[in-house]
Amino acid sequence: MSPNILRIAVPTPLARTFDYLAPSDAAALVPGLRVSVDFAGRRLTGVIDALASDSACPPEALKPVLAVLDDTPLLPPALLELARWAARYYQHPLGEVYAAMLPGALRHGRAAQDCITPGWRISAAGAQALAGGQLRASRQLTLLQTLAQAAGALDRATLRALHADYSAPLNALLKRGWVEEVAAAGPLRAVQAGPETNAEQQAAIDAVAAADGFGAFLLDGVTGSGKTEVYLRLIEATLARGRQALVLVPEIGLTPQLLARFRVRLSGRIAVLHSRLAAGERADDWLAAAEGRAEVVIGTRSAVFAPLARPGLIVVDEEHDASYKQQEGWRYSARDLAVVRARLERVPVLLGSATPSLETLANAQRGRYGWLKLTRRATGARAPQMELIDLRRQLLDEGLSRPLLQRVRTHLDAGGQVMLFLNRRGFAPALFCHACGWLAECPHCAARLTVHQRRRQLICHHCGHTQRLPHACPQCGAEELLGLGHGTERLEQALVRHFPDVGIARIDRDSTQRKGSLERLLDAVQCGDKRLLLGTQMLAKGHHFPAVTLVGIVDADQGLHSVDFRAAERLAQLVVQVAGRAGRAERPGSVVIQTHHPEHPLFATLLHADYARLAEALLAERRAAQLPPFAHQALLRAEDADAEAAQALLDQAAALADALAADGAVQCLGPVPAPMERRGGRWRMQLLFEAAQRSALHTLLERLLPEFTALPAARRVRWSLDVDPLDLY
Ligand SMILES: Nc1ncnc2c1ncn2[C@@H]1O[C@H](COP(=O)(O)OP(=O)(O)OP(=O)(O)O)[C@@H](O)[C@H]1O
Ligand SMILES: [Zn+2]
Repeated sequence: MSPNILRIAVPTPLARTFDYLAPSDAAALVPGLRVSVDFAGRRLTGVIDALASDSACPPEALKPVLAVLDDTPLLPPALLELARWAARYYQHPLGEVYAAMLPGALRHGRAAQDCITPGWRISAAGAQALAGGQLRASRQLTLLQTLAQAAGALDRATLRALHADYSAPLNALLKRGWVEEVAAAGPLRAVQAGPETNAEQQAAIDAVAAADGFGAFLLDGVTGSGKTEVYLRLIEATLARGRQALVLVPEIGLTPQLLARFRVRLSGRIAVLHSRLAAGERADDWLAAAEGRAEVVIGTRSAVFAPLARPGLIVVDEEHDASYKQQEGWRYSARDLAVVRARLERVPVLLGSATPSLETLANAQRGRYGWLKLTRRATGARAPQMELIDLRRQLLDEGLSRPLLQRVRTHLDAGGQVMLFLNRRGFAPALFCHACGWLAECPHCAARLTVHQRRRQLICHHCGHTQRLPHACPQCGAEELLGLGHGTERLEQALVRHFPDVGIARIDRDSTQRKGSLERLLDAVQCGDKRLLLGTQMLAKGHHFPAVTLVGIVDADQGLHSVDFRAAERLAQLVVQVAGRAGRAERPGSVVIQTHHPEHPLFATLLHADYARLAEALLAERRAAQLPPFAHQALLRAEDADAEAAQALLDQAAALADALAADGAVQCLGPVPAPMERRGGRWRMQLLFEAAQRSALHTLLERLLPEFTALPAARRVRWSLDVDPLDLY
């Protein structure tokens, strides 16, 4: 009998596929095709997971699929396999995994062809106009010149990377008939050669190039050691073999600077996948990758699912970055899935960082990953000098000590640029009353509200609650409200007072919300208009500011005394990454760290040795405490407006787990209130599973989840499972 039953993965919370009848007129049906189905009265887009000739349902109960949406599968076999692997590993419904892999437009059933957008090239009339000097210096002129230099037509993503504001001038040029639209886009013609590689770089390149099929490598290279150059060489070699390369970068690492660097070096079409792109644009680049029209795919977290017609190499830059972990819905790690995918696709994967995660270091130490080291800065610049400033008994101005201000002055006077770094936005400033001690707290969360001077508002960064900044204390009426701690805005005001004639660029989530604002700020820094930079995590990595000679970490203490066992690792990564921004060119750099705890061993190691030594010490601590990467965790969270309901659900989960894992191979800790106990009006509880052996943990989860999901309470209370949680919040 021919297989006329389709097992369809539908995006629902139910962790199983559903059987439908194949349409009689359908041509070749294969797994990976999208179909439209009627699911409990709703029209949903699902993916064919398998074909079968029998079903547990009686034939008359089966519904036919409403439509088959693709001629060829959007997801190639390797990605289907990855999806099935991931659904098991993360215990997440396969239908939702498939849905997460597809870009928005395709997830909702749009026809693939509708998403292909054309390219643009200069017309004969345009070439004449250019030669005849008919255009004065303008954005139209520069755009036309770019198109004149291109080998073929350029697509939207390329235009965007070269000219942030391309769309108005492009429309004007189209109207004048100087530019024409064509079906397919081609690559840039002018490709620059890179610097000659040094011995360490070459050794790393050779090692990866020698991988026959799958191979995982850690590129452990100090900041400025030329890791990007290694990626570029390996990508060039991949393209030369007619293969495609996939490059993952952190959320904030996908800068115009980075794209421009790739575009001038690589001759292929570069597809850019980023969650901030419009759905249509994203689908276009996604399809270009799937059909092999794009040779290189660069993207953030979800780009790990970009289909590749001819995969050849996967690169994960800044592999330690927290943004690779999806923090809601399906909580996957793109870094970990990149390695799994590379194995399925039989291609090498390269994880690069100056501050590798302890997980990856442990894999390198165990010999699972090849360990490639770049120990020197490629430009020959010296490693920066580090210095601690003891904040105890210091007079502070918005958190700035006098010694730090003096050093800022010295470096500015010497013509350098200075970068000041705040550990975390939202940490401060809180508002409190000097008279009675009242503290502004969120009415919905166990969290302090944050003062936003410019908007004159108090904001909760956990639930988004917003209220006007009060003039007087609501408790005692005194008008002595003070900011506690320091946010980037307060710091900026203090800096304006101290350095009135120096241009200041504040880079944080607020100042870069509008499209193009980050680019403008970075430009102003690059060209020297702004010489004092002030920012949060956004400044910490990826950027290359040659003129920065001093980096100050204003408040390092937050990482020292946290309940989170990863806080020390994060602080160390931050300090090293931030320090890596200093003195990248001819001038030597200095780093000063302000702290109330200069005696803390973490600083001693950082100051006198390096990240490698510190990571070694941290790994030893983790081993002694039996914490990841020497143990494996999964966190079951529940939240509800009714605290009892959340607790009761997790109590039931704990009872089930105890019955299933009676051999003690998995520890079940809790339920306990989450560190942030209340958020958005809901009480949050959590249950932690911990095991020395990953297999024991996964065996338990595989048995537990079906039973847990079937609990009536699990339908009423909001819950989620986080396998390999990054933070226990
Ligand atoms: N072999 C080389 N010879 C000379 N200069 C080089 C070489 N390799 C890289 N560079 C230059 O060194 C600088 C730093 O290189 P790159 O940005 O690749 O380092 P990185 O390790 O990726 O840095 P980070 O991790 O700090 O962002 C760049 O200006 C790059 O052009
Ligand atoms: Zn809140």
